[in-house]
Amino acid sequence: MIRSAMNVVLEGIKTAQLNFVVGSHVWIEDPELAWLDAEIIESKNQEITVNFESGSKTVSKSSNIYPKDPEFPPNGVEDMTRLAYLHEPGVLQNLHIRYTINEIYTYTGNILIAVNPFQRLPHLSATSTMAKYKGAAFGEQSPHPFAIASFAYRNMINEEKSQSILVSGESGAGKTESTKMLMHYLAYLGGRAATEGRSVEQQVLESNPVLEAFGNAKTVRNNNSSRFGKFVEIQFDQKGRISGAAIRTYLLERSRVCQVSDPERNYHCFYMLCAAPKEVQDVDKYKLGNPRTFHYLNQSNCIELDGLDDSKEYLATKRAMEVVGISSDEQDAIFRIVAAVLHLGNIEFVKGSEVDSSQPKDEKSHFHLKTAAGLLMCDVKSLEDSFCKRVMVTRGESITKLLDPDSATLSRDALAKIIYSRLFDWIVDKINNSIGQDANSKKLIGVLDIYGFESFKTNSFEQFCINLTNEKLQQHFNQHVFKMEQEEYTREEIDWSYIEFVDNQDVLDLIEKKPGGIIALLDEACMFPRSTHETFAEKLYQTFKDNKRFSKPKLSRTGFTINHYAGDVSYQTDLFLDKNKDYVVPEHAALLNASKCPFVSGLFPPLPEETIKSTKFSSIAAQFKQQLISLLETLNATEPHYIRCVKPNNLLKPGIFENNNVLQQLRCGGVMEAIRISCAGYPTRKSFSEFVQRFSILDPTVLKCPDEVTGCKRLLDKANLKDYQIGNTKVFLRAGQMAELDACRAEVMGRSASIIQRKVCMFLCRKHYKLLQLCAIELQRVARGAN
Ligand SMILES: Nc1ncnc2c1ncn2[C@@H]1O[C@H](COP(=O)(O)OP(=O)(O)OP(=O)(O)O)[C@@H](O)[C@H]1O
Repeated sequence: MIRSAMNVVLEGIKTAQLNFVVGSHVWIEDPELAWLDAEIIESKNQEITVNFESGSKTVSKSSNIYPKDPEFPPNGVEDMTRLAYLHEPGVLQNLHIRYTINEIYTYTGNILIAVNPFQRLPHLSATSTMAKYKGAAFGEQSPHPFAIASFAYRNMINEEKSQSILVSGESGAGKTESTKMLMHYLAYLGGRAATEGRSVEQQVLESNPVLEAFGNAKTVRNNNSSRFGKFVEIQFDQKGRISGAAIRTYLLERSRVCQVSDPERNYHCFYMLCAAPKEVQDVDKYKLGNPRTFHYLNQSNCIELDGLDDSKEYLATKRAMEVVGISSDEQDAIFRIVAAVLHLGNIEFVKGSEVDSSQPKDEKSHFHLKTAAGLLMCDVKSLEDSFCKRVMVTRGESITKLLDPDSATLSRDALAKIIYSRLFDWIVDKINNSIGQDANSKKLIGVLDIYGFESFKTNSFEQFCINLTNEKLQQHFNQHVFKMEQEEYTREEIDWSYIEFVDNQDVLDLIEKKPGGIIALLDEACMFPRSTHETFAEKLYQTFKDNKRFSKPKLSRTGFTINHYAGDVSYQTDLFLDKNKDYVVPEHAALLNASKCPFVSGLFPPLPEETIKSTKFSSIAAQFKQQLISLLETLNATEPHYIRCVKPNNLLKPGIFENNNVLQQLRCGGVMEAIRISCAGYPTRKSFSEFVQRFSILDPTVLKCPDEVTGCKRLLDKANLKDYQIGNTKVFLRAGQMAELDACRAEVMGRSASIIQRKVCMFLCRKHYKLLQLCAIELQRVARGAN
């Protein structure tokens, strides 16, 4: 377990606040429950004797004890920066208490912490709840993802700057659910009245079920786990209406298509299709049936999911596909390919008549081979050959090599995986094309829902890439919350006591430095035909023997451990080289390119001549690194907002809050450090000129001040504010002070508005009166018979 730098920081707070009086309550560290409440019964020379509720006693050093707030509000506080005693046990107690009363959202400054309720709480997503947050200032309503979305939307409109909302947390913590809420709310704020059936926002919303059908699966951690990362850019026009959107996806887990371990499932779409209702006749059309008869599904015993009706989901997915612009012909092709993948998985191979050759095992395998070829509309013999033979071109000569049954099976799986991943990419592209981008849009809100940090018993290449993503995002978070704050304070020369934080640049260097980082060494290994995972591991050990973030696990010959920001993770290198090679077997590409189905051949466009000849492989890790660079560039051009999702237990059940588990997630996500900084710092700032411009209404004479600093100070005094800071170019305010100033401004503006109204009213009445008077005089004149 890592101890964050927060603990060092907390020491300061603790000593300042400690008051170990006999009879008072404190928190004592406990290996099982993280922190336990105890009463002090004796305090002598830094040795404190305490009594637990259970009746047992213990003696502890004062440095291991935290004071407990005797006036802790019974329902906790909405913003942790308002905790009287800011320390880990206090934070944990607050989240726990709120969780028990179904208050799952809590702020720490501007960061929203969302604890997964594992049960539907309808009031949290109702339309009436959405209405409450519309136009409400941040902090006015209870913590909620809608408040974050509303804040981001308002910032976008007022500051004319793009925004992003980064949703993070471990698998099953609730990222996708929170993301969906954000998207619903943004559609509510920026949507048009529903006129036609396929508005941009509706398409954006309906893209969720489509992507989930093809990219989500049940895992041990989450029954509906997204096996890809997602960044949704929602574009807005000048009026703040949604005008376009783009979805970027990251690294779909391909291996799941062929390999599922108990009790997980393959991608939802396979089960949905097998359960398609009789009336649509797809099961017969695609020669499907019981999912247990398919190898790609029956490696796990888990076929059905509690509370999920695959048959209904099938129809719902098709409806959503319709909304996002996937035509019924395209839907047919998509499900035909999904069925073909299942049939491919059932082709087994046995030794053929020649040495080291292979052939389909039996009639059943031939049936599946023929069915798969029929569904993919390609030649059945060529399909068989693409599994059992390989054509090698050496020095201009082509030689046909026969493959043994094991290699043929691997080739079959490779085909299934590449077809599926191309299909997924096609779906994402299609959604993007049909929603359409607004080329004129200058403002967007991006929502990032990406896999959280992973550390399993066995970690492979996928975890390596996922954890690289999290290191990158952690650095972004660090930079934003910590570095930028502190750098700005230094630049502005304002009084600020520095806070230590764990900078992870060294981990990023270890992984992605060019040359010499792990990815560079992996790519190098992939380029040498004789490299194996052993030689790759050996190279890593030599290169990084003195690196503090790298070590060789004691019980492994080819593994390596990285000391990530969230803890140590050991990776097995066995499949690193294979998984890093983005290589489509030329026979597979040629076969599918020749398919009579334009949809299938479109997934495999002909490769340019030079690519076929070139032996240079394409590195998945390098591509992924590039995608991350571009993601980070986009994020850096936006104002970020953070939602940290927390999984309260691993049983995926409501009402259970496991202290240690939660604490670990809070530490990993930098939440503790963020609390400290929000509390201690000056989160609101405005340049002198902006400040004067915004608040000169409070005292217009400041516009005549010789310099802006004097003007700012005068305005701050006028509003009776203390404890602000004047930097070199900006005014720095404590949390909440801006709201006070805005309230004064609103009051003055309100008064001014009523004066203007009064004057205008008076002017209009007078005009009316004058007119009446003239008319009356004229009438009198006529009545008197004058000309
Ligand atoms: N706000 C919520 N209300 C009700 N249930 C929720 C909520 N958030 C999460 N859940 C439950 O927790 C499950 C997991 O949530 P979700 O799929 O959003 O996790 P995730 O963080 O996106 O996981 P992964 O990284 O595996 O995709 C959901 O399927 C749902 O059952």
